[in-house]
Amino acid sequence: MIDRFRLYAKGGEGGSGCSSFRRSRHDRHGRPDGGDGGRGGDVILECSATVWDFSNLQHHVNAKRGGHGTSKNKIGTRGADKVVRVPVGTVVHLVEGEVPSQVEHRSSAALDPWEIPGSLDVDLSVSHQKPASVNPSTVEVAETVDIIDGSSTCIEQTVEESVRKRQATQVSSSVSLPQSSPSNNKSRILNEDFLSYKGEGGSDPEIVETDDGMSEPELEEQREEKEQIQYNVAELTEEGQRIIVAHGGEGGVGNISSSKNSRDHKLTKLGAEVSDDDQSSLGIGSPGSEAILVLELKSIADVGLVGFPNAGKSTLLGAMSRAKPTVGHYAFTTLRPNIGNLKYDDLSVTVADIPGLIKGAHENRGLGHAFLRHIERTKVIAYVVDLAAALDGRKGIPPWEQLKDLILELEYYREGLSNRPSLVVANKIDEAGTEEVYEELKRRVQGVPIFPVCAVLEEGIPELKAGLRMLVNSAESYGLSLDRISLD
Ligand SMILES: Nc1nc2c(ncn2[C@@H]2O[C@H](COP(=O)(O)OP(=O)(O)OP(=O)(O)O)[C@@H](O)[C@H]2O)c(=O)[nH]1
Repeated sequence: MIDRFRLYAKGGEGGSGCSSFRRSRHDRHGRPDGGDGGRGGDVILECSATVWDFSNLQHHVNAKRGGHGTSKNKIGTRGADKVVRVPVGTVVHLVEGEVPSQVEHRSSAALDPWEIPGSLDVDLSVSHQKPASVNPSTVEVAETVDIIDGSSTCIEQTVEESVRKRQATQVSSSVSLPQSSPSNNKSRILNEDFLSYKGEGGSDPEIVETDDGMSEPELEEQREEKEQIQYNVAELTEEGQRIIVAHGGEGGVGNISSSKNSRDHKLTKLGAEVSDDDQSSLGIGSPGSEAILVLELKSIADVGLVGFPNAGKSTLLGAMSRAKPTVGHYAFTTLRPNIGNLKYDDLSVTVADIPGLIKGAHENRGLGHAFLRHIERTKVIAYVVDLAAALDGRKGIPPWEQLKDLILELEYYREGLSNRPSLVVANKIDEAGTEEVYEELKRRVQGVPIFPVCAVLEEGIPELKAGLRMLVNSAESYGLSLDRISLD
């Protein structure tokens, strides 16, 4: 599971404007008829419930450049947007570039063709309308789409026709399939020099193997410590939500538009050539914006089930909700968080069963940080302990020590992480000898409610659900702290 990802995004360059003259028998000098270049595509992040993590993303994403303007007043096509689908709960941190902006959702009926980027109004200072949503059923993990509100659009129309008729634009579809990135588990770093990558048409840059034995996530973290990152600039929490992370450049101005300027108009009317300088400044499309982002995935759940592997968290989630998580008698059966819904008469509470924590997780052991990040976004912590872990010569540790270690891991990772409403679930009460362990647990751990349950037989579940509801509603607040746990 990849839950942290570095993304380099580059908007498409604007197409060049055209310089051309239409001559006739009656007009030897000719009239300017070169169309404007099309606007470059945007790089868009789209929130999708069908995407689980960042493993299908490419590190470098380029939107397409706009088409060049041509003679007979034809405007260049708008560059295709690059839509990158990310999971629900993606948080965006900005390393370099502009803060992302929201894509406006508008129906095609409400869309005025005159507002289409790169169309007739060549006022470059005006910010153009953003495209609305694509039909999600037609796209995969990443795609290129020419979009105008749900359909793909290439606009190629003559200026004069448009002025006369003001009719709908000619639309043509082009949705291309995603390119999945190859997975590479080797220790490696991606070439940091984004500049050297510019203009290489979206192919991944040179991959440099490291010989210092560090894993890629470790290198990422080390690099991020040196950078000045703007944290949490955007959050994608709802299916279909879209943000633009890199904007396409504006198309260059063709000489039909530039001739509207009185100075140029006079010059062109007289048949004089526009100077080379003017031509280049008017004709060339502007480059798209660039951004370097760190995407981070955090679960969004009311309650997080926190416990060592095999404590019975997945079984418990299945007993409380309709979720069907994988259950196994070996550690790390759960490799990604399962989310379950607890239904009450007037309320619904989401519960995340988060991959098993082990000692040393704060140093990234086991599932380490991947696990700890998910905890950050839960309101309530339910510590799940195995009452039978140390019984009958088993190698586990007693539940009060499990609790101490769990709190320490959370606190080592981020101070204050365990400071939130909590309760303890004492699981496996059905096993012989656990009654005594439960009594001792109550004696040793103070200040939090403890619920004895048997997850496999679904015993004690209604009481636990009532307890969770109380905490989520903030009617009562209990917290588990080290000083309330008595150890030998
Ligand atoms: N006797 C008994 N066994 C249980 C109970 N709850 C779970 N188990 C067993 O404990 C083992 C681990 O259960 P899981 O639900 O996969 O544990 P987990 O905490 O989700 O484990 P990870 O996925 O590794 O984090 C399985 O063999 C379950 O059948 C219980 O109430 N009583």
